Amino acid sequence: MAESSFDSAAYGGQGWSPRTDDHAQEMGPLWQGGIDSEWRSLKSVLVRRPGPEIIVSDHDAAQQLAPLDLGRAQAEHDQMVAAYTNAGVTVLTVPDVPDPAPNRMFCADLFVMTPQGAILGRPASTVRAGEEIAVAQALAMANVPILRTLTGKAAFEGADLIWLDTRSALIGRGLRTNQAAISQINDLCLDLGIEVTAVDMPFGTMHLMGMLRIASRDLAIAWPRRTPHAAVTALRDRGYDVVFLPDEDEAQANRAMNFVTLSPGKILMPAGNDLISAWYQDLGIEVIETPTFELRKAAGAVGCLTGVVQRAMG
Ligand SMILES: NC(=O)NCCC[C@H](N)C(=O)O
Repeated sequence: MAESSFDSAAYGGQGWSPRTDDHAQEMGPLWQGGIDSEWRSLKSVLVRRPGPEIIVSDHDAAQQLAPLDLGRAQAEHDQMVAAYTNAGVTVLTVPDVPDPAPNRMFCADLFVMTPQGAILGRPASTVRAGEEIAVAQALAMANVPILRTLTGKAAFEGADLIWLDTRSALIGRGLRTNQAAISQINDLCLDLGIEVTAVDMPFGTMHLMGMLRIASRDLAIAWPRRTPHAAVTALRDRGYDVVFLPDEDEAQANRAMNFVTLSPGKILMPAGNDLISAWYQDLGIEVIETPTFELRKAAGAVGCLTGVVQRAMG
């Protein structure tokens, strides 16, 4: 007679070992990645070095502000990556694809992290459609869970979501992120116990990242008259000091706000913003600068080029 399998572990016998940890507890032991702030110590980022795809026949149609020089753009990107490495940050790379789109180096737009995994972007323009696929591959290769990919006509770019504290985030509704995406992200965040406040952004702006950055637990940098009122209120309610840029011309020209916070009160920012760099330092912020003079012709700088994958969590 065949031996009974009834008491074997495979069929729930005594040797069966049930999985009892929840997904949040498995972040670290099993899965990697996660953020719950914009300012805690940066551990890993995702980038993509620009390649020949940035050289296009019609720069405006490719959502660039001016034609780029490939060698200079690559050299600047290499310097940014070196700055992260020098700061002890692990740098992950988006894999090659057969026919790359011109803006794929702007990794911040292609996903956003939650404490328990990524929300994949669904870029709003045809020019960037599908860039998120190689990012999904990179995240999977790095053992980062993808909690949500967006469906239907949802449009979402990661630079429109900003963490306020461990349980709440702001999301900007505008050109790049629509209500369908906000509803889907909100459903996920309800499950995660995260409150999402949606704020409307002015016509003619790109991302929430472009008007609001967070440098430490209690310091936010905002663009005068461009930052949604509800965003400033939400920050102040949580104890942030919200300070407004002293010089919009310099910030506009050299993307002074397009920084990434490396650790509380320490940022990596685009070079060439002497006035605002000094102002940041007067605010007690430690500043590391990296050149993005060529890269900014593609309408982005350090913050846009950097997909934040992991920070220390609160
Ligand atoms: N987060 C950002 O500000 N990203 C910059 C993206 C620039 C790119 N040329 C675009 O239009 O999507």
